[in-house]
Amino acid sequence: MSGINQQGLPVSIITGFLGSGKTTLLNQILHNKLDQKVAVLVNEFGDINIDAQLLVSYEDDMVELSNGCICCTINDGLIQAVKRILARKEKVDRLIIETTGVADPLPIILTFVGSDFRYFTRLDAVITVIDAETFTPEHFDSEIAFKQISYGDILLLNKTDLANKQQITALETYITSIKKNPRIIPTQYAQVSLPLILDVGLTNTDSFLEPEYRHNSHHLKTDGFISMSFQSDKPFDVYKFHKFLSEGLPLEVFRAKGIVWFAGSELRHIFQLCGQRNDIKSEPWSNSPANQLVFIGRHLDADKLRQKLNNCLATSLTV
Ligand SMILES: Nc1nc2c(ncn2[C@@H]2O[C@H](COP(=O)(O)OP(=O)(O)OP(=O)(O)O)[C@@H](O)[C@H]2O)c(=O)[nH]1
Repeated sequence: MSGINQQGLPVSIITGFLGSGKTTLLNQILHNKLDQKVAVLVNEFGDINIDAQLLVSYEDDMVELSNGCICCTINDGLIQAVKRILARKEKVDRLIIETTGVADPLPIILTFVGSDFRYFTRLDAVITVIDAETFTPEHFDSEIAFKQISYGDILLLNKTDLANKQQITALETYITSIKKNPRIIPTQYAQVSLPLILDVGLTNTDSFLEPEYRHNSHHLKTDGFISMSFQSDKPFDVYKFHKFLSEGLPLEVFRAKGIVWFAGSELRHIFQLCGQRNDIKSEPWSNSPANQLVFIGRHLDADKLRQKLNNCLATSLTV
């Protein structure tokens, strides 16, 4: 267990609902991490790990977890991954975990404070990212979204560029009504000074040793959200794909993201959809071109969606 300081490896958990800006925050941290060796665990709800491919430093100092939710079905995967990090010969300065958007952070917190990991790690803070434009007191009718705020030591009120002043004030009032003395930081693109969120020692780990938390460690709900993934080694026809988007995706699609290959283009396209907003950015490929997309929502008709995407595939590589 070399490379672990006396107080244990600092661990930060980034949580927050689907599309709120967790990966954006992780990228901000990795960009500004100076000379630190940061181990990262990225967990995704869908079958394909898109987020890990969008991180600024997708290198060997990063461990990736995918497929399912670390707060439940693959918690064993989380334990094994943390053990691997602790056993590394080279120095690791900190561990950052990005949860899926539908993860209850409690079982992940308990993994660190309620097991032998507490002797080797130090849970520093749970950072909750909130989409200031779309979050309402109904919190998407999701108990998980509510819990993410309840357990957050720091609440990043993100996407303030898309929200007006009244929305932001109403959200702050709401958060204050459910949480005592919340530490709220308004952000755009999750830009925050790192000393405000790292090495802050904000998680009251002892409080999680109370018996009331013992029964919560196997969370299996995803509040009705399901995911559908689409992969193809054939490119899309750009016009067909744009038509597919402009005709409107079913309202059931809450979040979509992916790496998209268009026939005739030498660039990879990063597709992001949060609610009614979608965005496509292009950049060079770092691997062989292919389409990889994930759609997340409630009551998704996966077969219909897959059929529509198949219809977008190009019939010739140079269309
Ligand atoms: N306008 C605006 N867009 C933002 C901001 N922060 C993030 N985004 C965009 O929101 C989309 C989702 O951001 P992500 O960081 O992928 O969100 P996430 O929470 O990791 O998403 P999931 O992992 O799917 O839950 C991306 O297109 C981001 O570029 C912001 O402050 N303002």
